[in-house]
Amino acid sequence: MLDYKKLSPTVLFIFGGSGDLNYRKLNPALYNLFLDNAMPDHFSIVGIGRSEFSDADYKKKLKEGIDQFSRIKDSNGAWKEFSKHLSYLKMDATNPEEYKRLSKIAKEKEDEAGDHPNVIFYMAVAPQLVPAIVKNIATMKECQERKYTRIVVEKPFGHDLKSAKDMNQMLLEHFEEEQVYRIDHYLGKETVQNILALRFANALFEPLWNRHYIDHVQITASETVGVEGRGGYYETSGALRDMIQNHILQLVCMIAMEPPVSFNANEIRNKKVDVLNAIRRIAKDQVQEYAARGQYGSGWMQGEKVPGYREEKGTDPKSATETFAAVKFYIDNWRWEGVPFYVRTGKRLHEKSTELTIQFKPAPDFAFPKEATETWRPNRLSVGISPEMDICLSFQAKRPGQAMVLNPVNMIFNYEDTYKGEEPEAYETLLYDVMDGDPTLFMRADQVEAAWEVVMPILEVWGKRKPLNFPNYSPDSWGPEDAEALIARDGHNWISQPTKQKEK
Ligand SMILES: NC(=O)C1=CN([C@@H]2O[C@H](COP(=O)(O)OP(=O)(O)OC[C@H]3O[C@@H](n4cnc5c(N)ncnc54)[C@H](OP(=O)(O)O)[C@@H]3O)[C@@H](O)[C@H]2O)C=CC1
Ligand SMILES: O=C1O[C@H](COP(=O)(O)O)[C@@H](O)[C@H](O)[C@H]1O
Repeated sequence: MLDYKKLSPTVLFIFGGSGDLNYRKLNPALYNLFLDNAMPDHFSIVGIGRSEFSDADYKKKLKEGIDQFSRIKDSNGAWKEFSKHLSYLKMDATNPEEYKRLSKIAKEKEDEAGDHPNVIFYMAVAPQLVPAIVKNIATMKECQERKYTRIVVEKPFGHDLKSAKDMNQMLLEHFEEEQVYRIDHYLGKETVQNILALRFANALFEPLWNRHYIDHVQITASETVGVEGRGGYYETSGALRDMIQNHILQLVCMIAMEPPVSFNANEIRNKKVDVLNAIRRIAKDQVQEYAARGQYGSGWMQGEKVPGYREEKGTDPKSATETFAAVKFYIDNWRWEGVPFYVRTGKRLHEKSTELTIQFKPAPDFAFPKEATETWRPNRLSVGISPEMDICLSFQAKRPGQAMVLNPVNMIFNYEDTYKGEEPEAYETLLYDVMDGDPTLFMRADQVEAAWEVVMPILEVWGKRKPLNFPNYSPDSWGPEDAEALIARDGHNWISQPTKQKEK
């Protein structure tokens, strides 16, 4: 059982209650919180959508989602208890008239929940609907009078810097920044939060955590899946917007930020914004050198024939959308000057793995005979974010025997062995934090905008210069040649799980 404190009564409205995100992630997360005794004593969850559902049918549908996607399956009839708190409201969220009804329901639910319940509106809908919903919610009397109202906004948070600014302005016209929770689900992952503990709860790493000892940093977020029926969304996005602008830049912040003076939400977010502001803006004529893009063609994925991106449902047969992106970033501050951060992400790659690696500078050779050091020299710290959840320190050791022969070995901390698989899913952590009113793991307006500023030059150049060589990588590969060239030019290569295994 995880150690949660008791929360205040809560009424949660999920716009998009009939959608995929609620089915696969939100409802299972809330259910798991319930099983872990972390939900408030009094709570109501109202799913909203245009589809027709009776409450009973809605619960039946969500139960199927639990059976498929929940971390913990139904135990001792807990679903029956949990589902007493669920209901469904059919409404067109773009129609202002409907909000009178919503307001009435909100009032009833609040009265049922008791004194000062938190009232949370979760936007699990397409981003174009968010402004209309937020404006309408803001007209509801309950929201105007109460400081306990919170708005949760899903990604994508804007399409570019301008639209993100517009979205922030719109939200902040109606609500205070403290009431807005912008989700980046990577920040809810245990392994991501643990980067702060690794760096700042141990004195061991800090003296080495800088340009004097670190050669470079790598982040890989590779996926084996294609766009999985999300072609319509993905055509407006691409790998840079979908993964690098948000999740991967947040990982860069976690690795690169200065020690916070406290774990206050704004202090941590300030330190992260400092990193984003210090990332060197890539000049437009250098984009070719600093960034590589790719798109998967058709081919074979672990023995199965798979379509190319341009043949996926909802995509353009001549699409220029990248399904792979790699970028080299520099952070121009005292700690990181001259240390490249290589990041890459893509779909239909050889392996599902999100991992980051701190590659330390090599030790001088002179202490050992030449033949002893001719093996691969790891000298690195890797953090497995998912699905491998581990921290691995790879270093040289002496192979037993008469001769001084060195070989690489690993020291591994593995979550499964240590915590026996108890870790909450990212959405459990994030939903709990929204109910608790803790914004630490959420994106502040300026964070989102600073991250857009970092990627804008690449987006602008890629938007103008259409790639002539797409599709340019096969399924089950590690992406396009250009990505290999990007890192090889600096004398390095990408570190991936298979490379690690070979090196063992
Ligand atoms: N699915 C996922 O894994 C992830 C999704 N997201 C984000 O979450 C959001 C939702 O995604 P997802 O659940 O996949 O999308 P879906 O298309 O599955 O769901 C959209 C939801 O919006 C509702 N909706 C649409 N128009 C209206 C309207 N006018 N009034 C009321 N409800 C409406 C739909 O209801 P109905 O069909 O009943 O009309 C449905 O419940 C998106 O922003 C997406 O980018 C983010 C990360 C992961
Ligand atoms: O936000 C997104 O993330 C997923 C990958 O998340 P992970 O937790 O499985 O690493 C990605 O598939 C999706 O395209 C993107 O929108």
